Amino acid sequence: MDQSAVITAERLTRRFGGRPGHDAVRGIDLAVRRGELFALLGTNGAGKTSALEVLAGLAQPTSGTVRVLGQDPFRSRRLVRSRIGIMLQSRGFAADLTVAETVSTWAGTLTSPRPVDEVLELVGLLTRRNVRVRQLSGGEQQRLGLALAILGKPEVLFLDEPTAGLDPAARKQTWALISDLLLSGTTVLLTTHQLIEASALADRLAILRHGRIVGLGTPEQLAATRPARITFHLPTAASPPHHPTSTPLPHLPQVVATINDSFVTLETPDLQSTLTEVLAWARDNNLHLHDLTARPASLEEAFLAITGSSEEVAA
Ligand SMILES: Nc1ncnc2c1ncn2[C@@H]1O[C@H](COP(=O)(O)OP(=O)(O)OP(=O)(O)O)[C@@H](O)[C@H]1O
Repeated sequence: MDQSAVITAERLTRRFGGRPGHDAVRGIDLAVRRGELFALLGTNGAGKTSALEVLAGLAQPTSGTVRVLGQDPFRSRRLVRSRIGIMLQSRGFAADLTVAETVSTWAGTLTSPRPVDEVLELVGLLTRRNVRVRQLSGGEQQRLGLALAILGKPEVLFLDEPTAGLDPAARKQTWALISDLLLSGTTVLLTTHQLIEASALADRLAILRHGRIVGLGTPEQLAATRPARITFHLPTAASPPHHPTSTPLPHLPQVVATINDSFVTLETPDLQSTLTEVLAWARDNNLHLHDLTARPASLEEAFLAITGSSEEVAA
């Protein structure tokens, strides 16, 4: 087990009871380092929430080991509770309390909470402090859940879909708050099915599919598992290889070339060297390549290829 990691899981499984039963988490290994944001990314039903609940110590694993800050977060909950914050999708607030009452009630259970109005300001709910919880919108309840999670200034924060249901401005505000918490040294494990969120926030991420990790790395490392792409319009003086007339495309090893009318797409594992070859070919043949583009693969392309699925993906 990685001793420097703040959250670790080894061969973690979670099986829901009943017959025939369901294996929601099927043997996860991961190690989240201090101060990083680690995202569990996956489509609906991939096992993200089931895994997060076990990692945060809210549920017991069926088998395998979890450690948070060196402790078993389920059996030794007392030892880690004051050092972690948890935001779940299902909230269960008392509907008749106001926003401020909800926060101060929760603050009463913590050793050194932030001041109520400070935390409400951080999540953008200060102007709603005297509104009853039942009158809050879904997005506002979501932000109240985040307020409670960060109230005790936790070292480790577990966030289950923290921006689900938020409008774009509230989502940006939440991202900025999470980035500030990271800067102050907080370790964050969050679940998301939004690729844009994973790209924007995650230092590293695990792609989950059917309860297993099928991809692990930085967003850039995962994107780099797919070929980069160069596109351009073939100049009239140029032609596909073996064409009897004019200037053939250069021979490019490991490159998959597709030509549609005059539009060329080159898929390459090495963007820089292929682009260098293409530009040298154009220069040597005095060709002007129209609409030339060159870009690495995106996280979305990698995600779709790795999971083999386009269902429920928000780009
Ligand atoms: N209490 C439960 N009893 C039985 N099966 C469950 C239970 N909770 C979750 N599951 C099943 O476990 C699988 C994983 O669910 P989970 O909620 O962890 O997925 P998720 O990746 O978080 O999905 P979403 O993005 O929709 O929240 C699903 O097939 C789900 O139906």
